[in-house]
Amino acid sequence: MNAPFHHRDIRPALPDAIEAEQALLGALLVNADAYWRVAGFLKPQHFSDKLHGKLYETLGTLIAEGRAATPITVKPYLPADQLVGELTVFEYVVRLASEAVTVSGAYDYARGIVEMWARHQLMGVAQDLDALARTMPIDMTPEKIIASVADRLTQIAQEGNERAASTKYGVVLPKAVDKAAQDSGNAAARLPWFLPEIGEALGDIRRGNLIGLMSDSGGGKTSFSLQQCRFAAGRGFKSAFFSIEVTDEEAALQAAAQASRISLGRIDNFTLNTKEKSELEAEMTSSSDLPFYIVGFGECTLSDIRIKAEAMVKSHGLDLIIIDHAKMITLPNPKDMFAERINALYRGLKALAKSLNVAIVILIQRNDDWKQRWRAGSSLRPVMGDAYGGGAIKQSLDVWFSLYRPEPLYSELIPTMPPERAKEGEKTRRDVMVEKLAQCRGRAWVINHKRRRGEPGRSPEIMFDGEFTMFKSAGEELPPAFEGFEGF
Ligand SMILES: Nc1ncnc2c1ncn2[C@@H]1O[C@H](COP(=O)(O)OP(=O)(O)OP(=O)(O)O)[C@@H](O)[C@H]1O
Repeated sequence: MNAPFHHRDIRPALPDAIEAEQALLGALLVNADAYWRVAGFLKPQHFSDKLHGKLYETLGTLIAEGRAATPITVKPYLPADQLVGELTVFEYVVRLASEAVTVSGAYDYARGIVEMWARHQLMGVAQDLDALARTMPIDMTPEKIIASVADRLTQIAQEGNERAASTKYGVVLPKAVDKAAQDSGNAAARLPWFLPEIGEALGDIRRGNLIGLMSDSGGGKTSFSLQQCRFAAGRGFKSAFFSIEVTDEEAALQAAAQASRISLGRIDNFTLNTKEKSELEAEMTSSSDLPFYIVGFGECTLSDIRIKAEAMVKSHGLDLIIIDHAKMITLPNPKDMFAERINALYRGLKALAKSLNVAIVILIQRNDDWKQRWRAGSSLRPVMGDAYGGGAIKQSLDVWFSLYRPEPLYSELIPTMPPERAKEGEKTRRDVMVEKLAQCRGRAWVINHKRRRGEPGRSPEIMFDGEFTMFKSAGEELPPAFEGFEGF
């Protein structure tokens, strides 16, 4: 006689991608660059093993901060009392690193992990669908079940899909329209620039964006940034100026000079008349509750910046951070080539802006290559290759513009020009330069190198007032001999 039939769960064990997870983590521990191949689509929740997901998240944070990601650096963040088989978690991580076979397979391992995650999700949907179809609740209809399952299937298909173009247009469009409508009605979604000309050329400042602002040394980056922070804070946006170059007190005095239109030189020497003193006092009163923070750093790393920014976001929230300036940040990964270290810095800043949902403006010093170009007959105008770190930084920047003030450049060049005898009826090169210097006094241009949305190439003119070290809209104060931007 046959044995009585027992109802048993005869389903095979679920497939998993544990080996791919181990191999990927090993690859990241050996070569941090592998992270950037996968970070765009692989998320910690895709790992079937929770510990693996946590390890991936921790390694990702270290790498995004430009720190080394090795078993030693990751150890302080591992659970000390957990075991994996007979190994401590630390011993397990050491083994993952030592058994890493190849780093070139990181992308394929990551795709395998996401695929396995998607299969598990599909099984979950299938079970739910089966249950719903069998015992359909009274408020459900088959159409409603189909619609809800279709939504979940679309989500699974989109998750982990790194190519935006493969999201179905018809699916993404309603969401995009909704979001745009919400954002347009929500004044808090975007931050304005302090001058309308800048907004027209660059668009508003968006959270999660990394914006590069380049100028020559002394070109006005610090002045511009303080004005922007003070302006945004005045409209309720929480703004922070991370100053690595000037002290917090110097920055505060400069911002006060701009806001109350008092000569910065007179504030510095404290030779203020009664009216100026009372204006300064008024600024002290009106600024006491402004959400404008000045953070003075000594030499610092990307990691210092991340820690400070995260703490500020947690304690009172932040909308805008301006960092003065890129060259002052110690580059990550000392063993790598300069170009890679620069890339790691800008990528880390971009990751920080995105993860904190804060707009970050990084100030970038322009190198002196323009001098050679000028000797060869070119204009003094900045180009992307003049950036500290070169034009390749463009990849990590959402918006990139230069503040171009030719005045100090002409002032620097004129005394270096060799004497020349003018031909009959012609001006010497020096005479031409002196004329141009006179014409560009107090003038500045915002040169748009990159704008993710919109046309690059617009270069509105603004003014720089050296007395208060502040920028303002170009009004009627143009000199009569104005010849247009191309002349400079
Ligand atoms: N305390 C000050 N007193 C007088 N003028 C100042 C003061 N600080 C800055 N300036 C002037 O304002 C102009 C713009 O300086 P700012 O510091 O904003 O430029 P920057 O681009 O940040 O320069 P750097 O890259 O060297 O820091 C310069 O001509 C500078 O000489």
